[in-house]
Amino acid sequence: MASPLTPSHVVIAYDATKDRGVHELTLAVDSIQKRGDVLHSGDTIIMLGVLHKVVHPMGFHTKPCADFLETSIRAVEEEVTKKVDMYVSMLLESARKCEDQGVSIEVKVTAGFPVKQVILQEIMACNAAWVILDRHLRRDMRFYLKKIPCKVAIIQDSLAVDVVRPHTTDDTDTIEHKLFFSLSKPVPPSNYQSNRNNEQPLSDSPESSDIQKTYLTSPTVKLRDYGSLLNLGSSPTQENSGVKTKADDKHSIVPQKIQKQNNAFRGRCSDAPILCSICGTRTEMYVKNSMTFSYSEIQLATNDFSKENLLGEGGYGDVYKGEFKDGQQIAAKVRKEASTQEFTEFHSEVYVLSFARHKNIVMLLGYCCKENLNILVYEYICHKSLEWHLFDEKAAVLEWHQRQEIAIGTAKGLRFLHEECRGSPIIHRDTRPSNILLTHDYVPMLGDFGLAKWKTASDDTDQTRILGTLGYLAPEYAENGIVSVRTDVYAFGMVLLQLVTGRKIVDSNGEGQAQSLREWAEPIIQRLALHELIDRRLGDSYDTYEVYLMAKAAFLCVQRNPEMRPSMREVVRVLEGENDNYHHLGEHFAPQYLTK
Ligand SMILES: Nc1ncnc2c1ncn2[C@@H]1O[C@H](COP(=O)(O)OP(=O)(O)OP(=O)(O)O)[C@@H](O)[C@H]1O
Repeated sequence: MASPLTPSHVVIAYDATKDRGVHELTLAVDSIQKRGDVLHSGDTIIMLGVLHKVVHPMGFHTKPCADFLETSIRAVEEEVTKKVDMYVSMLLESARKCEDQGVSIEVKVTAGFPVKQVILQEIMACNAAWVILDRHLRRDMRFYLKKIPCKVAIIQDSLAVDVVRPHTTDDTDTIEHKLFFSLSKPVPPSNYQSNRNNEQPLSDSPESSDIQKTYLTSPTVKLRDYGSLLNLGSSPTQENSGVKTKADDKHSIVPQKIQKQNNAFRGRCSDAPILCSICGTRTEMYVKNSMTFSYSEIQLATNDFSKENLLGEGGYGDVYKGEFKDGQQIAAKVRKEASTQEFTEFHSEVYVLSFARHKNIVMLLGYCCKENLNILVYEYICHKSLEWHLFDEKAAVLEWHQRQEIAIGTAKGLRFLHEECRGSPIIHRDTRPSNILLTHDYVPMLGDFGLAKWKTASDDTDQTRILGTLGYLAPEYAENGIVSVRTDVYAFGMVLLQLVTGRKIVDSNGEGQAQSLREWAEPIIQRLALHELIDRRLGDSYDTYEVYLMAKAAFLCVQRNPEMRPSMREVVRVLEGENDNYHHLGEHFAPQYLTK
């Protein structure tokens, strides 16, 4: 391990999947500089971003380790490059300040999973003297302290840097190396001024072409240690010498990996996006010419609608699990006794919905109409509904980061329906936990959108169902039947409240009386008493700032006046902590407003 007085590497490790603001990165560097005990002249800060999810060109999240060699190498490269450039531009000011201290900054983004393994490998690879872990990484602190030999510090929620272990240790385990993809780029300290003075974008300045050249000609793009992955017996020490150019790597490694992967992922063509990395299922990529399925096809897939295949009965009708001959797993929703007029409406509705393809939307694969039957065929989502995960006795407690990802993913699904989809706005009309299905990667998928009106009235007869449904209805909808995208926003706010609190929409208040979640939660949020709000089952395992953001988003969404509710685009930004441009929302959240 390098002595503190010889030039060394100080790694600042981030989860690059989460978006960061400039101030967050620069304040972290400032805090480290101000401490005085971490950085010395000659040191290099490596701003390490770990990308554990990438967005496939089709819009689905994939884990880079599981498939990047086969299907989405371009997606990984693009996203890594984008992140590197983004971090570089965010750190220009910091690099200038650090230059005065003789410290340089390099940005490195590595795509891989699990995050802790990537960080560990990167630290070992550069023989770091320090690792400064971002606050979002603290849940694995025990792992880092056990495995990392260098000094360890953590960035607190306040963005101050606290030292956790001020000394190095030899008492660490050996690690098994994995294959990751990474790209690094130095942050030019002097570019900033000239660029600023010229008021030109970085890419137009002469200095930027140097940076580009460095990136292209130096061995910064690495596919590392692939021997261990492909069982070729390479040792971890080969990592630095095994550097390859981008082009070499693509050509030499991809074919071998493809062979491996094809066995693992069934059913769909090999470049279809992955739906669940644990089940190994893929999703459909294209809207087919024909969306109709024959009755016999569905009959065969569902084992003649057998009891064993029955997933449940919903408002629309019975739902059966099935599998087509090509391996595509489906959920077939069967509606009996539809009228002719309903058939016509049904066709036009299904046509619109068939264009709604997004990673957080359950895909409608097609339909079948036979005599008095309407059957909708959806892709099968493998890991039950959010309702089950929050409230079923057999379900393990959803961790906070899972809840956060579910909230953000669902918000993005709704944003897509409202604003981005062909035929939009599509109003979901029935957003609630039972209509949010999960994969084993905890990717949320909204189902049943636009179809609420197809549900029969008869299923609203039992008490819990009425309460359950009413609990998500915006006042203007329940009272005057006015439906808009803002009624979806209200319902989503209720889902957020449930994610934070783990409570049912109507619960007993302890004195045997029913109490609505909204009535219970609102005054607590007004007092910002987050510890009272949070699901007790989580113990201390949550990020206070993220809970605050989710509570804030929920509070804004469930405003009685629809015009006071944010759009789903704004909700996503609030949840992701990027609401700086939405001061009007921040103002709404001020306690004095809330007590009106
Ligand atoms: N695409 C799907 N993949 C896997 N399971 C599904 C899918 N769609 C529905 N299910 C399951 O089938 C059952 C019935 O679903 P359905 O959506 O019809 O009813 P619900 O959500 O319980 O009520 P409602 O129809 O009123 O929303 C539920 O257990 C649901 O989780």
